[in-house]
Amino acid sequence: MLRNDPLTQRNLPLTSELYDYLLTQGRMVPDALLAELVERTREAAPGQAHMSVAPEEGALLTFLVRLLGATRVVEVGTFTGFSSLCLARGLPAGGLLVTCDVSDEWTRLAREFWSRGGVADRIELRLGPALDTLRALPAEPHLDLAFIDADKPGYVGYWEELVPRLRPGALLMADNTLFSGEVIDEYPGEKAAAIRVFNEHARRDPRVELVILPIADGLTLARRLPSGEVGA
Ligand SMILES: C[S@@+](CC[C@H](N)C(=O)[O-])C[C@H]1O[C@@H](n2cnc3c(N)ncnc32)[C@H](O)[C@@H]1O
Repeated sequence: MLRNDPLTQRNLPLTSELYDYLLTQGRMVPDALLAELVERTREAAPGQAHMSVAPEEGALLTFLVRLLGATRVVEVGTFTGFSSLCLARGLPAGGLLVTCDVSDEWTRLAREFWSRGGVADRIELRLGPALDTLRALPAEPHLDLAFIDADKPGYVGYWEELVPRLRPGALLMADNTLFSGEVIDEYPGEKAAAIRVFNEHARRDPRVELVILPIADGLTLARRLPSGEVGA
């Protein structure tokens, strides 16, 4: 196994200049609306603004929704709407994103920006504990894509509700799965410990194949396997 092999390991430190280059050349610089949402989030929730997904992650979400031709999408963790705006932008007319959160205050900002972004007609916000929202979804496989980005101890429960609802080939993503590197600490904090439990749960799930990308804070991508197909 090629672990800790200097010839295969690529740990590229992203200086701010290189990060700027990455966003520019990758066409991932937030447009005026997303940039304004970032500013308004900083004003409205100064201590929590870091919770929005990073620009490159938002761009990836839009890209993946389009790549899959997804029309049925679920998000767990709306906050002020950065990721939901990115997901909804990838949807065709008639597509639907169901996004859930417990905060009326934060999602009010999200609703304003969905309207201004012209995607309010394809987003349904469900306020309340995400587990209840997910359990109320149709039980059969119908989702093309799902994105988990909420309370970390809830991840395993969300995964368990979402995997059976994914159609074969659908994508399930989970954010913050490297948790600032704290996942490998000897004594991780509560959230990092919950992510560690989640990562192990996902790794052992034979219903999906998966990768973890070192983008932003770590992003897990899992593809629902058709029955009979075995994951790597
Ligand atoms: C990391 S933020 C989501 C960020 C969002 N994806 C974005 O890019 O702006 C996590 C969100 O999960 C919500 N949340 C926490 N516990 C929840 C629960 N049990 N059910 C639903 N939402 C929850 C919080 O209110 C918060 O808005």
